[in-house]
Amino acid sequence: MDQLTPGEKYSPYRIFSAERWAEFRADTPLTLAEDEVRRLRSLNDPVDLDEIRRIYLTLSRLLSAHVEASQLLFRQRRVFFNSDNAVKTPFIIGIAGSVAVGKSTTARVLKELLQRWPSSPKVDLVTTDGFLLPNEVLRRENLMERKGFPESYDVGALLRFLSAIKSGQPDVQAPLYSHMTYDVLPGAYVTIDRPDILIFEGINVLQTRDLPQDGKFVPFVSDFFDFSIYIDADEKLVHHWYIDRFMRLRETAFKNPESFFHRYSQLSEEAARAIAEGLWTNINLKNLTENILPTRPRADLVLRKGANHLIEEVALRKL
Ligand SMILES: Nc1ncnc2c1ncn2[C@@H]1O[C@H](COP(=O)(O)OP(=O)(O)O)[C@@H](O)[C@H]1O
Ligand SMILES: CC(C)(COP(=O)(O)O)[C@@H](O)C(=O)NCCC(=O)O
Repeated sequence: MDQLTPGEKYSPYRIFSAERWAEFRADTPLTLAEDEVRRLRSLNDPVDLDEIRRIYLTLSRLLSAHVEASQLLFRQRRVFFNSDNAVKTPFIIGIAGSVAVGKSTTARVLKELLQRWPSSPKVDLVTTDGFLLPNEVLRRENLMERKGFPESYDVGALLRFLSAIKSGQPDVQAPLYSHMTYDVLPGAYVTIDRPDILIFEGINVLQTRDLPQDGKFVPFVSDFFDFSIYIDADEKLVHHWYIDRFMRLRETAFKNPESFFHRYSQLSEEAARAIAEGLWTNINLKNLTENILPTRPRADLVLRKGANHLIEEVALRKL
């Protein structure tokens, strides 16, 4: 039995060092088969395989235990209520955290790992940027400098989407965003058809809003989650990752004349860096401090990253 520190005893979280977390290998196949390694590599994500073995396999095992428990509960309720035609609904995992902390990368890796479990062969992934208001609306409302802030999303559409998924509806559409045009794609959707797991990823997924004055019930996005993860890192590290990604995109995606940020690929490195610093400080850091970090205590699990995106600590909410 581990000793709990006095602070931890009454905290809602159990805290694990990465080393301790990695030890939870038990009897399940916590190894990667060759074709899985190939699939993970084909994602072209920079997460190294040792880190996947060390942290993400244990996490996928824990999540799969939650999925199996919820499926068992569903079956027992069906027997209890004698309702053969009850529909199974997807298990929804929310992933929150700052811009550039690594949400999309983690979501893609988890999708690959989770779909190998027999209880969840079908895992889908949706990002909340598709629910941003179109640039045309953001410009009209003077919100272009507030992209990613709570008021820049169509929260109604977001809640309708999750509500449809959680009620077991087939073929639910989610709108898509393009980082190339820096705008939502008009008329473009991804169709989500009753997956076993839906991973729903975005900076705003653990946010709450004041309830409207008229007393009508309005759910929070996280009311639809079965499990939520917050990816955390020191602000200085995330700043570095944001600038790094921007400068890399300048050498690649921004070179495309169709790219919204094409003009930045034409600037000197110094001038482009200054633009990135401005976007970080005036938009993303502000949003992190005011709207994202305050949602961290609502997560079921916090992954705390250090340099090079390596997970240093895992905090798991006590049941
Ligand atoms: N585990 C990781 N190891 C190494 N680099 C990573 C890892 N996760 C993310 N990155 C890099 O950090 C940057 C931000 O990651 P991304 O997943 O795009 O963040 P977000 O979706 O939170 O904006 C990208 O350049 C990405 O390649
Ligand atoms: C699109 C984003 C708001 C992230 O959205 P998310 O998928 O987390 O809902 C963000 O990547 C972004 O573009 N922020 C605006 C400032 C900037 O260009 O970095």
